[in-house]
Amino acid sequence: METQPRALCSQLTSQHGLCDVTLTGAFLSWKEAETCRRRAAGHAYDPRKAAKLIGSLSKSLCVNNRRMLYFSRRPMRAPVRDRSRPGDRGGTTPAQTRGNSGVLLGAQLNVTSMPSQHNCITFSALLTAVSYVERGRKHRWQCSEVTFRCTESRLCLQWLQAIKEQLALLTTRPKRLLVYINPYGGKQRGKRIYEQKVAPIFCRASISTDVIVTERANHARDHLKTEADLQKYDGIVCVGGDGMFSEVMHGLISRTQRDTGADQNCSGETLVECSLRVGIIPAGSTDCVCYATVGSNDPVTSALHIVVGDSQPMDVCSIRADDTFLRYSVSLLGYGFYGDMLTDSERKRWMGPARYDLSGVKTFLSHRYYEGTVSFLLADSNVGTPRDKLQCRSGCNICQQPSADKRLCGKEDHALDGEAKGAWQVIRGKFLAINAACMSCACPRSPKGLSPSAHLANGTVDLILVHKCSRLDFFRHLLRHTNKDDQFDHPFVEVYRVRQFRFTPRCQETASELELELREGDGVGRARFFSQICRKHPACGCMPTHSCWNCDGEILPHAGIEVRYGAAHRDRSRVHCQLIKLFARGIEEQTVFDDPYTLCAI
Ligand SMILES: Nc1ncnc2c1ncn2[C@@H]1O[C@H](COP(=O)(O)OP(=O)(O)OP(=O)(O)O)[C@@H](O)[C@H]1O
Repeated sequence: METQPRALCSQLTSQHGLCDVTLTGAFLSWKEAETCRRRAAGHAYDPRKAAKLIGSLSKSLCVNNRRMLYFSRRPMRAPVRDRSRPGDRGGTTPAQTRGNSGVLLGAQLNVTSMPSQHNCITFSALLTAVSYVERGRKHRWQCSEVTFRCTESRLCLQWLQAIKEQLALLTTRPKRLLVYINPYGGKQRGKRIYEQKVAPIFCRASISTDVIVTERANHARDHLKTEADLQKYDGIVCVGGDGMFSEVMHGLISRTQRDTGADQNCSGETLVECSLRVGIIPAGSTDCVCYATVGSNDPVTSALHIVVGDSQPMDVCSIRADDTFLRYSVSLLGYGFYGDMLTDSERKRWMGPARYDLSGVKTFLSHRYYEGTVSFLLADSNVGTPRDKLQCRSGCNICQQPSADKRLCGKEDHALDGEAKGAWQVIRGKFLAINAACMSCACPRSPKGLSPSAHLANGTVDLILVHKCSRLDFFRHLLRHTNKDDQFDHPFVEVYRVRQFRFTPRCQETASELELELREGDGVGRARFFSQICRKHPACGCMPTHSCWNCDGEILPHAGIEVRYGAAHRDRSRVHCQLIKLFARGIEEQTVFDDPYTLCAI
């Protein structure tokens, strides 16, 4: 890392005494002043002096002093990477090697006063309150404050000015945000969460906001698509769950395409990357996108990731049916189990997040399976496999490969060639669930997610096929999402990392496909053909012929779909891998949190 020059360095008094305080970019570090430390160390290291001073009590004092020395020498906070700027992967400065440090949010001047003898007010001290970001446990961040006292007004103002100037230089930090709040998401606490936990942080960081509380479903999407003056903002924030994020994402992508003259409905169109980043303040029922990109569903943590200007690119896939554009997806596409569960849970929205438990049990007991054909195009081996132990973490090498776009372009050619040569793999069968995870889909209920090794931004999706099996086996599979066992390690589960896939439910297979199956097969094929006719007959009352798709928590009432990830557009130059960016940095490695000395600073 390029070492930044110190912007300001001086001695100030904190509640712990005199400190050497250094400002380097947006990084403030402070430690006990050298003179104080030497004095403390001198006492501790010279027992004879101590003995002289307190005579017969010297022995016990030495013990105490040694303890004092230990505390005074111990680094209170860690040398950690300053990652306040995306792309700058951090480093340490000598000033940070002992003492406290933190990425700044802002500073303000307070003046304390006390009445003099003549009953008039005199200034006793000038206080600079500095807000900074600290790491907490379990990927949480928190906002802390330290106050420095200074009786010299000139020095105090110098500090304030320097902090202001350094923060102004950070171009990646947002200054103006457009905020959408869904007051009905999750436990209907969106508005309160924003006002009590998020707005004060934005205020401390001098971020101005325009807030819109949505009045109906799709309000945010429509406003973004048509009315919002996006030039005014450095980012969009949505307060709500995955459904709310999906609304904002659709609005933003559609608007970006419209403004740049691209037609998202045309299958051969180049999609233009969105320039504005999106921040998610979790206030929904599952908050999977937030959890899988930040590592927690804590509103304060998300707000701080927005303030420090983090940036995490994300792939977006487009879903089409009969060559008509339907929706975008960034997290889960689930047919069968997850589709049925969502359909049922939507009828119980009044129950709040508990609806997922009830619908989950009901759907599990119904044990429905669906017949159809899945065809897919496998991804290159250099983007890993769904069974890798390596997980997508902050600064992930696979997502960051500089040639990713080129590789995807090349892959696209390959995909088209593959299509021409019939290199698609085809699996016909009866499925309890077909899940496509564009990211891990981790959430508090399933901390490792549907596909623990899925990547956020490498242009691929993990396709998980759960074939028909007994209820007990399916239960075992579901249970493994909540513990450390491998959920893919069952004979009835297949998993592939793919670039594109299609699903055709049995009832939509063309006459020629069914005929082919009849000709290929024997008695079994014949039986399937007749059972198909039987299922189409409404009076029969058998199991339904098709489910629907759960697309990022929204119902997609289509069964047969084609899903294209990243580079999968027909025009060979059209790659829309990493189409949107979030105010996030991916989940940070656990080691950062395990080290007690790196625990506190960002
Ligand atoms: N004012 C509103 N009134 C009714 N519905 C709204 C309003 N604003 C947004 N919505 C819709 O509410 C739906 C659900 O919202 P949201 O995703 O925030 O909560 P959730 O469904 O409880 O959480 P999750 O999606 O994480 O499970 C979204 O599809 C969104 O379109």
